This record gives sequence, C-alpha cells and structure tokens, in this order.
Amino acid sequence: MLLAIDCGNTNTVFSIWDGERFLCTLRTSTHHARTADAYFTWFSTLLKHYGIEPDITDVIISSTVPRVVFNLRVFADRFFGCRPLVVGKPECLLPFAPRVDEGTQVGPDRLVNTAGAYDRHGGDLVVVDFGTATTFDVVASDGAYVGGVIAPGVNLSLEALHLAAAALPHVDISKPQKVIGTNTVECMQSGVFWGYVGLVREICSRIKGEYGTPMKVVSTGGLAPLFQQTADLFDAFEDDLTMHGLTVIHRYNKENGSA
Ligand SMILES: Nc1ncnc2c1ncn2[C@@H]1O[C@H](COP(=O)(O)OP(=O)(O)O)[C@@H](O)[C@H]1O
Ligand SMILES: CC(C)(COP(=O)(O)O)[C@@H](O)C(=O)NCCC(=O)O
Ligand SMILES: [K+]
Repeated sequence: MLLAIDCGNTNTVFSIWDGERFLCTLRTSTHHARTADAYFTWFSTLLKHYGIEPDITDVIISSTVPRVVFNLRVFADRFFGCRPLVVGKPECLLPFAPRVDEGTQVGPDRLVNTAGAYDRHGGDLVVVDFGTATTFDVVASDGAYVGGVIAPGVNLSLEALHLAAAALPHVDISKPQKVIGTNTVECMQSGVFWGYVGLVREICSRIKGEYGTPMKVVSTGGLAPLFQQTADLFDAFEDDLTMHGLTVIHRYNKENGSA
C-alpha cells in the first residue's frame, strides 16, 4: 500500500491508498522540527483508533516546506523500510515536464494538483487550491503545468488584518449574510469573503482570456466549498485532488521504473 503525504505550509496530510481507494486521511500541523519518531507515534495511534492495519510498502511526499522532508524521509525508511519518492526531486519523474521560466522551482503541490486534475479532467484547466496561499495552476491540453497565479490565502488575509491593526480581532472566515457589515467581525468577513469571490472570478476570467481556448475550473482545498456555494466560480470541486495527484505520480514512477 501507498502512504501519500501532502505537506503544506499550514497542514500536513497523510492518506493511505490501497490501490483502489483511500483507507483513511490523517491531518496534523506542519512543523519542521517534528521527528520521525514523533510522526510514527501520532500515525500509529490514529491507525489503532480507526482499527486500520495497513501494509505500507511505498511512500510519496509532496512538500511546500523543504525542511520537513528530512524527517519524513527518516520516517519512511525507519518504519516502512522504503525510500520515499519526493515530488520535485530529480529521481521523481513527472508525467509532463512543466513549461516555465528556466530556473523556476514550481511548488510541488502545484505539480501534483496538475497531475491529479489532468488525470480526471484532461487538459485546458485552471486548478484553484485554497491553501495557506491560494494558487491558480494552468494545465495545458497535454497535461503540462504552464504557469499560474499565487495570491494570499483566505486565512492569511484575515490574519494579516488582525496582526497589523491593533483594534482588529482574530476572525474565522465565514460567509457574511450581508455585504455591509454592522460590526467589526462582519466588516472583516465581508472584506475578505466578497473580496475573494471577486479575486477568483477576475483571475479566472483573465486566465481564460489570455489562454484563448475554453477551460474548465477545478477547485480544491478546505475553503473551496464555502466559495462554491455562493457563486458559480468552479466547474468542479474535489477535496482529494492533491492526494489523487500523488497516486497518479506514484503510479507513473512505478510504470517507468523509478519507484
Ligand atoms: N474546512 C475548513 N474550514 C475552515 N478552514 C479551513 C478548512 N480547511 C482548511 N482550513 C484553513 O485553511 C488554511 C489552509 O489550510 P490547508 O489547505 O491545510 O493549507 P496548506 O495546504 O497550505 O497547509 C488554514 O488556515 C486552515 O486552517
Ligand atoms: C505557492 C505555495 C506557497 C503554496 O503553498 P501552500 O499554500 O500549499 O502551502 C507553494 O506552491 C510554493 O512554495 N511554491 C513555490 C513557487 C511557485 O510555485 O512558483
Ligand atoms: K496548496
């Protein structure tokens, strides 16, 4: 079985793939100092709680935080006796090479989203991922990542208001009932929520205009449903898109002798 690890700047997600479906998905905060032993203690405790006894033979990692990879490599080696595939490293093959400026390091999460979305939808896509940052990834007709957009994340924007202005509290995102807020929290939620609806709509529209061929917009990430229910921003929402992309890249490496 495959253990797929998606490490973002805020959260790290572990999913176990038995070849047909995900047996479970476990989430912890991303912390570079967490040791291999600490990962295993957390991981095995939760598996026991859910009554799952997987036979993990392979590990694949995508990490937007380079420093966590060392301890995750030790974790894979010590507890599963395997050398993990790390997306973005030369030994990890990609189904389609990205077409970007020379020397650009595309975030591995974006390469993985590209592979997952192409596998499910074919090309000519925009993938919108609501993570720490909100990323827009353009997937060409042949499945290659050909660029995109990086915008501040929804929670990051709310947190920035709180950190920079003494009188603004910490606020969680939610859809405000009205645009005109009548208290501080509503005003902040309105600014970020409706601001984001506009940001997503405008960026997708400009991407489509520049790209020139009709495109499908696929969203992923915990906050995507919140925006989907409000306005018709996306053609599809898939909360497991990144994990699916990891299984696609893993299979590609198996088939091509690199895993
Ligand atoms: N279902 C959800 N509801 C509310 N906030 C969420 C949800 N899922 C994720 N978040 C928040 O969205 C932000 C991005 O989370 P995540 O998608 O895990 O980011 P990353 O992949 O960059 O680590 C974080 O602030 C997280 O707490
Ligand atoms: C844009 C990102 C910070 C998004 O990361 P996340 O929100 O998933 O933590 C990450 O993809 C990244 O570090 N990218 C490197 C630069 C690039 O993709 O062009
Ligand atoms: K992301």
